Amino acid sequence: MAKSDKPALSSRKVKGDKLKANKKTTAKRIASRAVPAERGRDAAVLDRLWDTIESRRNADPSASHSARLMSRGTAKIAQKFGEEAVECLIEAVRGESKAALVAESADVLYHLLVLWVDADVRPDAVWAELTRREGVSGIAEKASRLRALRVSQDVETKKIP
Ligand SMILES: N=c1c2ncn([C@@H]3O[C@H](COP(=O)(O)OP(=O)(O)OP(=O)(O)O)[C@@H](O)[C@H]3O)c2ncn1[C@@H]1O[C@H](COP(=O)(O)O)[C@@H](O)[C@H]1O
Repeated sequence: MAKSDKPALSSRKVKGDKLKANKKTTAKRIASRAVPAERGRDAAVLDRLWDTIESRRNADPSASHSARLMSRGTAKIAQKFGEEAVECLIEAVRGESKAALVAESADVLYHLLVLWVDADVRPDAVWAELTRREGVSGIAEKASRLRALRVSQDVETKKIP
């Protein structure tokens, strides 16, 4: 850079200060988005539970409930998940006991994880999908799907002779 092209010292200092300020703001933004330690621990329970269930794939069905479920096949696993989901929704509609709803919710999650292990779905894939959806309103997402459907139907209509 020719001497004359160099920004004046004061201008470079301002730019440097701005950069520092931006870095600070970015760091603050990232820190504010970071998962609090408490929440991180709770979410990690699901990762650990998936690993445990996965480790039971070929275990003795008389010693492991997960092994027993998986030995009975995908249809049975799906059926158990459905039953637990219904029990959970019954507790929610009844609305009498938060503790009962919490217990039923844990049953649903356990059975959902058995279903994932059986289907070779890793929790990371689901977490990534949830992360991808973060900040996208369900209303806006549905509206964009409907718009896309209408466009594709128009295209098909034009193709009809
Ligand atoms: N979170 C759970 C969990 N939640 C529910 N359950 C079991 O799920 C079963 C549901 O009972 P049901 O009578 O509805 O089902 P069922 O016995 O299959 O009855 P049928 O429909 O076959 O007649 C109970 O036996 C519960 O104990 C669980 N079993 C295991 N886990 C976790 O999985 C880990 C591994 O468990 P094992 O695979 O048993 O070693 C454990 O350390 C836990 O962390």
